[in-house]
Amino acid sequence: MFVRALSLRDFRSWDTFSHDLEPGRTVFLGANGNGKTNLLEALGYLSTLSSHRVSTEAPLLRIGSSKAQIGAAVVNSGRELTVDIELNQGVANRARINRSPARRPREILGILRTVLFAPEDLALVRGDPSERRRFLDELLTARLPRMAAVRSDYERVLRQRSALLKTANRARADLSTLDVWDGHLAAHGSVLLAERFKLVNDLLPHVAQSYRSIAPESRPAGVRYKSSLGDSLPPEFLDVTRAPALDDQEVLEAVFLQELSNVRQKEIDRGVCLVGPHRDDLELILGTEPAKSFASHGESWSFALSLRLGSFELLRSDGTDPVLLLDDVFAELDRRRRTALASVAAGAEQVLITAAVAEDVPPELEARRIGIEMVDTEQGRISRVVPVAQPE
Ligand SMILES: Nc1ncnc2c1ncn2[C@@H]1O[C@H](COP(=O)(O)OP(=O)(O)OP(=O)(O)O)[C@@H](O)[C@H]1O
Repeated sequence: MFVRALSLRDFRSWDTFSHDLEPGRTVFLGANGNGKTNLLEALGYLSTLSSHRVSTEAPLLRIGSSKAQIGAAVVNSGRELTVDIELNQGVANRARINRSPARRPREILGILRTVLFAPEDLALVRGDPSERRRFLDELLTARLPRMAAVRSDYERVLRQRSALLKTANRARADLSTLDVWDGHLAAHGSVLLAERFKLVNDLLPHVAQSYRSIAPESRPAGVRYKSSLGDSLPPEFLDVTRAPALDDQEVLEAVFLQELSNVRQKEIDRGVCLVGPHRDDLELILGTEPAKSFASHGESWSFALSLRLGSFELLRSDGTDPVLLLDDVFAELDRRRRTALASVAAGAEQVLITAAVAEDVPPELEARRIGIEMVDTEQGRISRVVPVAQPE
């Protein structure tokens, strides 16, 4: 797929941006802090409904604005769809597909699929489990947009059940409703769990292969889903090569319910929900050791890159190239990792790259350029497009 046009209004440093884009490679070129990443962040937002840099939406609205707009025309297998979203301060966001209002913003998920490489990716390896859960869930939703509703239902039940647990150890607390919430949590959570197990199973060969090509001298890389259901899980779920079975969700739901009853008193004592997909992790393994504590800086970068390259290959194997967004990554990589990334990027349907100077982009990714600059105006500092020399 590719983005044929992108338009923004009051998004980050852009008061307006409207530009046609083409398949193949495009580089947004401009000095540091001029607004290049903001363009990729806007596309990332359209494809995941979240930002790779901030967890709240307020910073996405241009300073002084009460709403921001992102719109794109996306071409997938010859068919064009327009998608746009309005981010509002204080009121619900609104999305449209082909100019018709969507009932919920999440209905736009899946229309634009992206894989974004950014300097922040090191946190996938070094950061908290929440980084890796987010990675998994975004990839899952790109492949199966209906999972957005499952995630949202699970999070709603989790919030309500957690609120109940916080009051549960008070004298005379009414715990009769806890069983009902356990049922809801296990029902939604087991759907998410079964899909995450399946995703990790599908992703494993792509990550292992990507890591081999980036760091052939290193130990083999693997990924494994680490569930908070722990020892209660049937042993076959610990086998990373096992093909998912049709009744996985039912099995997981039963185990989930059992585990909730096992930890009930602990949960009441601590006032938090101790088991479920919100406590899980994606284990990254190098050789036989966890990458988080054993990988060197270079190996951690290679692993982070392999997770993204593996995601790209997995989405591609589903039938459509996602749009590759490369945010300032080449300066961070050594020659071998640059070459590995460049060779995948060179064959992708559309690659959008940011760079401060053209020399940062490997020659094999020679690309048309869009110049970006920051100017002082009466409305503050804003980004704008400027003419720039094209490669010969
Ligand atoms: N909500 C906002 N309103 C107005 N300006 C903003 C907002 N958020 C960020 N900015 C401005 O956007 C600029 C940063 O943009 P961006 O991160 O896209 O830069 P960049 O060109 O990618 O830089 P680098 O090359 O250093 O990564 C900064 O000047 C910042 O002040």
